[in-house]
Amino acid sequence: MMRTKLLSLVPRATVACRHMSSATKLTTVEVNDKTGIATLTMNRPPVNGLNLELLRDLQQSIEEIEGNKSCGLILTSSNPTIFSAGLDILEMYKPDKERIRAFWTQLQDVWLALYGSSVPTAAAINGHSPAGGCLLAASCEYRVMLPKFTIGLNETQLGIVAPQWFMSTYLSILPRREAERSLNQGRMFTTEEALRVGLVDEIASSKEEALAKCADFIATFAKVNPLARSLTKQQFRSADLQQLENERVQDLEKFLFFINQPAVQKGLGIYLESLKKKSKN
Ligand SMILES: CCCC/C=C\CC(=O)SCCNC(=O)CCNC(=O)[C@H](O)C(C)(C)COP(=O)(O)OP(=O)(O)OC[C@H]1O[C@@H](n2cnc3c(N)ncnc32)[C@H](O)[C@@H]1OP(=O)(O)O
Repeated sequence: MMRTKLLSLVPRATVACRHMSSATKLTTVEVNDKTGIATLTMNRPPVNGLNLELLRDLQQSIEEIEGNKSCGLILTSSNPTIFSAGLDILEMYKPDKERIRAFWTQLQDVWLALYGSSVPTAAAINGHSPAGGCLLAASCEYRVMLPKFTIGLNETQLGIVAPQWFMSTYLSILPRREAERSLNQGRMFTTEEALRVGLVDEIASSKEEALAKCADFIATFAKVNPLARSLTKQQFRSADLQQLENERVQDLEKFLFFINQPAVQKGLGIYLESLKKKSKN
């Protein structure tokens, strides 16, 4: 069942900034008490590859933000050139049987928490954002991206297929024709192209500017009744969320069947090798 999350109108404290979560995690949450906005930063070197642990920390941080009366969430990265390289391919290549189940289930949980978040969400995309990285950004309500980076759901380029909920997320932003074509092509958009098609909302020239633009977006809700806003967002997103909630087990089994196909494993191995070769040059 979809959860109805109530927002509180409790006034903010006066401290400028509070670190809400520990630096030993792969994410940090920093709440600006002046604005009430929480910045959730991914910090898993070298490329913010989404492995089981980063996904767990993301989920915990989103829950923390939901629970601490923040009035918005900005997702960003501590890496100056990479927002997130998407799913950690090492989780899917020659996978451990138990771990890969936990990994995919955790990815589902993160998406349900972020796409379904009751607070306004924005992504300050301060670096490349392929595949799973694009999914995270696209799950937010607003995106601001820095120039000279790329973003997109490139799964077909790796010989893998984005599940239905990745597609629904794309469709919540892009016109159907654009979503279908770019998913089929596995297209990576430059920042400027992403702005043109509407995959991102604004371009900023620095991370600070991107964060400020995200905060401005969240501030547009300052005078909107929080419960009405949150329930409206939920209604917009409920069909997509409900579909995954209803089909989680089948979605997991489908993923496991697909990822364990010898041809898919071979393709992932070749792709990993090409990434490693590239990083050595
Ligand atoms: C049915 C399944 C559905 C699955 C749905 C979603 C799928 C995904 O999300 S799959 C992941 C797709 N991601 C990509 O295709 C991105 C691949 N990476 C890159 O394009 C570049 O690394 C990137 C542009 C992000 C950054 O470039 P650089 O700054 O030049 O870094 P390097 O390329 O040198 O990489 C450093 C280091 O990281 C390793 N790496 C990069 N990406 C990944 C990844 N996604 N998973 C695991 N490892 C990754 C890369 O191999 C290098 O490793 P070393 O050689 O050991 O240093």
